[in-house]
Amino acid sequence: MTYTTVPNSFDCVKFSSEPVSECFFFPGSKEALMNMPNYPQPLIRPKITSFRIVDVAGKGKGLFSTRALKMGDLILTERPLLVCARGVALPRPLNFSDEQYFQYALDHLERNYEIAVNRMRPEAKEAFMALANCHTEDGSGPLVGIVRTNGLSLGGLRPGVEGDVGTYNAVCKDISRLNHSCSPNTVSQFGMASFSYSLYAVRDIADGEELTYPYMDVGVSAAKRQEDLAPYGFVCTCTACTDAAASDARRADIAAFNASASISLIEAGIAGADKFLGKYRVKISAQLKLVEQEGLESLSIYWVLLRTLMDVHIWRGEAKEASAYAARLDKIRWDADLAGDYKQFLDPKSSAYEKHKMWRKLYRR
Ligand SMILES: C[S@@+](CC[C@H](N)C(=O)[O-])C[C@H]1O[C@@H](n2cnc3c(N)ncnc32)[C@H](O)[C@@H]1O
Repeated sequence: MTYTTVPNSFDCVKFSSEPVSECFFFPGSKEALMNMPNYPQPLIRPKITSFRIVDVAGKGKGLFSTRALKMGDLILTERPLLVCARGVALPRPLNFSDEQYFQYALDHLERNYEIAVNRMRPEAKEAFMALANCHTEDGSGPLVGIVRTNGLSLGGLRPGVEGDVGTYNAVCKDISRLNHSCSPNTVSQFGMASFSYSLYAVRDIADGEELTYPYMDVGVSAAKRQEDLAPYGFVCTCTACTDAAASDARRADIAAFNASASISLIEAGIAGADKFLGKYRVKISAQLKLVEQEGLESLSIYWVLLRTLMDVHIWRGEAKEASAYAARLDKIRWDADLAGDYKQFLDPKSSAYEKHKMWRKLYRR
């Protein structure tokens, strides 16, 4: 295992005034990072501060917007204070019970985290130690408790290791202050090159509204969500949880449609008939309304529905309607896999429409 600072001292010559992350890495992660294309990049902060941290009744602290935000707005960028291995494989001492072994592993992790935390700059250490800890009664040491309460799952730093989606926990000064909602209005994206998170609004947010974040998959039932939230030591009281029966039915509908609402299905529809597509468009529009009603714009199904609707309108030769969906797709900046070049379709008079291989294709049948 390695302790390292990111960006390292060589990079810091370039970005000397920037915050750094202390890391407790598996072998190979540091090298993987150094070899990433474009690494290192500076941390680019938004020009305007759009949030403040305040006390929230029953939730500890939380983030609130200080101005009206639009879907896709960048709220903040942040390099984590700490990025650390979630767990380390340890040989089990003979005669240790499961409980003893678990405690032994937690203690071992605590000692490793201590080394990483002691490497932090004083202001970073102070911010880290001030974070919430809901693991004070389960054998976790104080640092493990802070990491387990505040860590965002981070993968992609162990090339060749199968299932590397959440090998690391990343603890942030501000993002880790976000409270959970099952209808979150923000999501974050991690950029390896700048080694930082960017937090985006996934829908319009009013001035003074609480900024919320999904701690786990929010597309599932209320019961499953409460189960997944148990380690955080609170019971969620968001609208989707308090009106669980109605919300569960809508989320189940969204999840079921997710499996079939693919662009390839639409393409299959084209071979069928205009009529099929017409009906399908109505169904997709209804699904989009459900997603918005449930506040699930953070899920990739939102993109699928918008993209499908844009395509259907292009295929029908309806540039004005297509451009309205292109404008919304253009704002989905929080998922690098989904972001695309929708700018060319923003103007309904753009020549990109006529150049599109499916433009008015339906009407030529
Ligand atoms: C990552 S921290 C969030 C920031 C935290 N509220 C603070 O004071 O720093 C996670 C902890 O915040 C609290 N929390 C987060 N979301 C909550 C919610 N929706 N309702 C009540 N408490 C919540 C829980 O105590 C949880 O363990």
